[in-house]
Amino acid sequence: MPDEVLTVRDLVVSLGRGRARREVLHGASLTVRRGRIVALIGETGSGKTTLARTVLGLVSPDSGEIRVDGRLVSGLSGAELRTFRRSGQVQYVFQDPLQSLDPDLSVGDSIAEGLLARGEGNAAARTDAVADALRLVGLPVELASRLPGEISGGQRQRVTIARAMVLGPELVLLDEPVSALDAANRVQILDLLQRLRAERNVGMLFISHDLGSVAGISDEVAVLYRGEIVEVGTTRQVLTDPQHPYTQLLVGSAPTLHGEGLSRSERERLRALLPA
Ligand SMILES: Nc1ncnc2c1ncn2[C@@H]1O[C@H](COP(=O)(O)OP(=O)(O)OP(=O)(O)O)[C@@H](O)[C@H]1O
Repeated sequence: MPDEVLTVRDLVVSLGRGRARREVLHGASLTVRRGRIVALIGETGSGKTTLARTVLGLVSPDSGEIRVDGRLVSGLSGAELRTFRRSGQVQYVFQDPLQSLDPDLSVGDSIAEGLLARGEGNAAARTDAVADALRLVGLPVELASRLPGEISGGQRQRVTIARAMVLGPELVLLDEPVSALDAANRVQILDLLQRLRAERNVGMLFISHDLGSVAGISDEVAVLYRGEIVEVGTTRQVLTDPQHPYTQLLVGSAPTLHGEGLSRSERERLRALLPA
């Protein structure tokens, strides 16, 4: 088993049609190792979600390579792509659980959906797997019969994590998973993710705007700026000694991490170093 569960190399992706089509990722590269959490940070529109969607095979890259567990997946299409997606090797957790949970499907059925699609086990085995998944994320098994609208926002996010984990993924892509939660739930979900990666040896790509969450959970940080990864390092390195002017601006503007944050003149100096 390779140590690298996700390798993205020189990824170029364009979105839109006709004259509106434009390049969003200009050669992005990053690596997630087994059992490690890599935070992907960057301003709005920098291409974070596009990178995650391309890893899932929802978007075809113009060029570059994506490998999951050493296997080249960026060229897959048709039946091969469907088999890869159904395998559950890579899972996606959204910011808003209501986006990904069918409001008319019970929590238990939502969690079992992927198992059913994979043709796994009989009904009793799936019920057991659902109960295990609920326990894994710290929810009572009785919640299986409820609808998503009948549980709290924090519980719903746990359900989407249970739904991802039940398939035994090697890589989980988390797109702003705690941004919609209050502070107490945010801390609990971050703790849960930490525990899962340790217990299950899952690699995670944690997309976030919030440097507080990033500091609390990730081992490494990759900084995406206008479609390019401009800095990669351990979380400590990137947050305490950022090298790229954009990262310096981002970290310096977070007062909780750096006392009062950057002065206005320092911010202007860094902005002037960034490409127009
Ligand atoms: N279907 C599309 N067609 C054309 N352009 C698109 C499409 N989807 C996204 N884009 C553009 O691609 C760029 C990257 O978008 P993306 O959603 O990946 O950014 P992001 O870093 O995830 O942003 P946010 O933090 O706001 O979620 C943005 O400029 C966006 O407007």
